[in-house]
Amino acid sequence: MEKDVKSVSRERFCYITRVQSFSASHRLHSKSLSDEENKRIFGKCNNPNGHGHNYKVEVTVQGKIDQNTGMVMNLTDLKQYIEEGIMKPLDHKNLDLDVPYFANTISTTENLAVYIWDNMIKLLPPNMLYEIKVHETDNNIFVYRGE
Ligand SMILES: Nc1nc2c(c(=O)[nH]1)N=C([C@H](O)[C@H](O)COP(=O)(O)OP(=O)(O)OP(=O)(O)O)CN2
Ligand SMILES: [Zn+2]
Repeated sequence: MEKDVKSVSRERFCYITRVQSFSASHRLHSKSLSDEENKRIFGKCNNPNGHGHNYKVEVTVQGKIDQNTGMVMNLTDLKQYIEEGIMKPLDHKNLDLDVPYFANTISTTENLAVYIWDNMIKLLPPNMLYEIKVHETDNNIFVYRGE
């Protein structure tokens, strides 16, 4: 008798994404460059008083769908990880003055995506973090996958 395909269920691999917005200010400035070089390279973003963004972060995790829960990960848990790894350290902060990581790292969105990845990888179960995507503006989107 032919095997009932339905009864032989294989484990499915799935990607789930949680989106979280936060507001922060920053200034693009390198301590290893002169004021003139900073102004030339970063333009208006080098304004000494800084500027703000309403960042939007997409955290994507990966994994097999658990046969008992039907979930890759409970989004309630992912929400808590995001609260700990993103909202607490970054929301309503000045990245350069309030976040030690950016004391000597230029607060570009590339570096922000790396910072968020490094925070989330410590909180999530092993091998589940797939991608961090950061929207700095409607037009500027940055993706980091741990490379
Ligand atoms: N490679 C990068 N370039 C720039 C970054 C960055 O993080 N990585 N960041 C900035 C500034 O932070 C700036 O605030 C954003 O630049 P810009 O595109 O000029 O933003 P606007 O305010 O003009 O808004 P748009 O919607 O993008 O026009 C600059 N470069
Ligand atoms: Zn900016």
